Amino acid sequence: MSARIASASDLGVLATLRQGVRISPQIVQGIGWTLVLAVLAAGGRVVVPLAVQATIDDGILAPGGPDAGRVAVLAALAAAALLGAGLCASLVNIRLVRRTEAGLAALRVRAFRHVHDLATLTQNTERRGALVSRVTSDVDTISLFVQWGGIMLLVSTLQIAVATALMLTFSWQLTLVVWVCFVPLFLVLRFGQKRVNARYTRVRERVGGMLGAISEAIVGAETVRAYGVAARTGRRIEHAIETTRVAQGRAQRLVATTFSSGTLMSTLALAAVVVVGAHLGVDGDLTAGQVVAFLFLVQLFTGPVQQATEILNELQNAVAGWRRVLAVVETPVEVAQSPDAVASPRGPAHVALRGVRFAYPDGPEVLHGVDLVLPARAKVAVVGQTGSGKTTIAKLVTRLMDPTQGSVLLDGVDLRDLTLDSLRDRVVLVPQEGFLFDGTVLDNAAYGMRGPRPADVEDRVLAAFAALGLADWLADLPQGVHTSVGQRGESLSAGERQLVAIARAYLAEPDLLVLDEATSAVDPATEVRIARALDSLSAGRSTLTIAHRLSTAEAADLVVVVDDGHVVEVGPHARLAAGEGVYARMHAAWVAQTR
Ligand SMILES: Nc1ncnc2c1ncn2[C@@H]1O[C@H](COP(=O)(O)OP(=O)(O)OP(=O)(O)O)[C@@H](O)[C@H]1O
Repeated sequence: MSARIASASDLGVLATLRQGVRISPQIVQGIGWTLVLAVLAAGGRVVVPLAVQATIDDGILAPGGPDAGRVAVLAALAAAALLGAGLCASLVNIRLVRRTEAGLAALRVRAFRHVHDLATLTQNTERRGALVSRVTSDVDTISLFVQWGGIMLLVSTLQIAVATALMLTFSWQLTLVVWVCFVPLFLVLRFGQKRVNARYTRVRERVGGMLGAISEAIVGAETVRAYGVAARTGRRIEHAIETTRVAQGRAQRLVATTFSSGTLMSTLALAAVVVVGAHLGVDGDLTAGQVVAFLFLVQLFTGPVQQATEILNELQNAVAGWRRVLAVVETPVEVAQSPDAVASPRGPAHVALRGVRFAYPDGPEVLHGVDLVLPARAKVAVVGQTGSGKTTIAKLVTRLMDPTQGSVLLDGVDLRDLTLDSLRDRVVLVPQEGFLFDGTVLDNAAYGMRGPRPADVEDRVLAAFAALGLADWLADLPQGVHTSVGQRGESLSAGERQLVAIARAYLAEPDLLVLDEATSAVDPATEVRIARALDSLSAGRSTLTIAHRLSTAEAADLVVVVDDGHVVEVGPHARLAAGEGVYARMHAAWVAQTR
């Protein structure tokens, strides 16, 4: 049974950050020094108010008249401190960017690998484009926050702490005034978080949906054009783009409201400090220098508090993205290797299905207790009506998924007890449409070879085509084995793609071949080539073919008839065809149609 990829992990904000850092530890590597630099950056800035206070009280308003020398020294000191602070801030920035990029690159790789490890059925619970967005744009939101928001959060928090400490040394009353002015903002931030987060989660979902819709329309462009449904497809994409825009707008509006309340509170705090400060000054509690310095400190305090709302914006966006990436990484790998798995030794493959039942996720049972034996080196053809369960059997035999009940045995051992590597070495599935990657015929055929590419790869690929009786076809290609196949192999015809897929399977040297016979019609010459190549490919191996043509069943050693999730007949073609069962009827109908 497959797991569904959750839309997002349900961790809280802090737990998400913790989990994110656990998965990408590079982000916090060397954070100790970064923190020291951040402290220096924040510390350097607060030197200015102190210098201002000293300049006014001990320089300009010095008891013996203005002291120009002292003013100059203090100004130079402030300038040096500011320079140092700027330097430290940029070092913090560089370190964070470097670490973040390393951490997030590792996260992308990990998420991507995990997508590959997930069972096909699990992957299918999400549209391809949306899955891609989790490895690309969702990770980008994290990067934006950690690089910019991360530094701001570090420097700003320290700045707020240092500014508060210094304000306290000047006047606890004025400090209290400043904090009281900001209490409402803190409350807004505290309680607004959840709502902002919910809106950003929606944004990330919409972005995933939009990318899914766009990539589907691009991949299916030919079908769209062929059926003249460009307008309808266009409307669907416009709708996806529009809902993304609306979601973005809603999130931004909420953040903007919080943001403006920050500006309001800052102005309020400044005004209150002037009024109360003037009052305290008149009473002789504060010197003129202290009041002015205090105003500088208020600026140092309010700057980061205002920025905190922007940081919150980035943070929530990042957390929403992070949750979606984490949801992928945390989706359990269903077809996983058991810790006690053993390697399956090479040799003639003997397969048995014992009481196999299977239901697709959220669907009814489609195989109802299948018992079947595929003898070693036999050519077995599985036939049956469309939807009877043939492909499902093939997917279970290749362990693309596991039975809901019962077991599939290879040489007497349950597939779940075998190492995946040894299973993939021995069992190869040739799907109806072999996927070709953008590259040459050589690249695509060599894809079947396990392990690193050998030095004599070209000779081996050529030998494979020759053994399959395809040397003449290969020689006729414009650049032979170096001919480029184009994206998805679209520079080749469907039949030619099959030839390359057969060569790929040949080079994989499996003990058991599972062939999903192609249904698409090809020209007679290619058809003959494919049939010949398949014969050579299956020679000496156990072969399980999902036969869509009864001619394949005629040539098999054993025919398995599947009907509505049950194996109803098993035997050689001649015996079954001579009987009165399902196969005999199918065969008679086919003969009447084709001969
Ligand atoms: N990914 C899936 N999710 C849900 N149900 C599925 C899925 N794949 C197949 N099924 C259902 O399982 C049943 C068996 O399908 P299967 O593909 O094994 O049939 P088949 O005999 O190979 O058909 P065909 O000859 O058309 O390829 C069908 O009822 C089908 O609707």
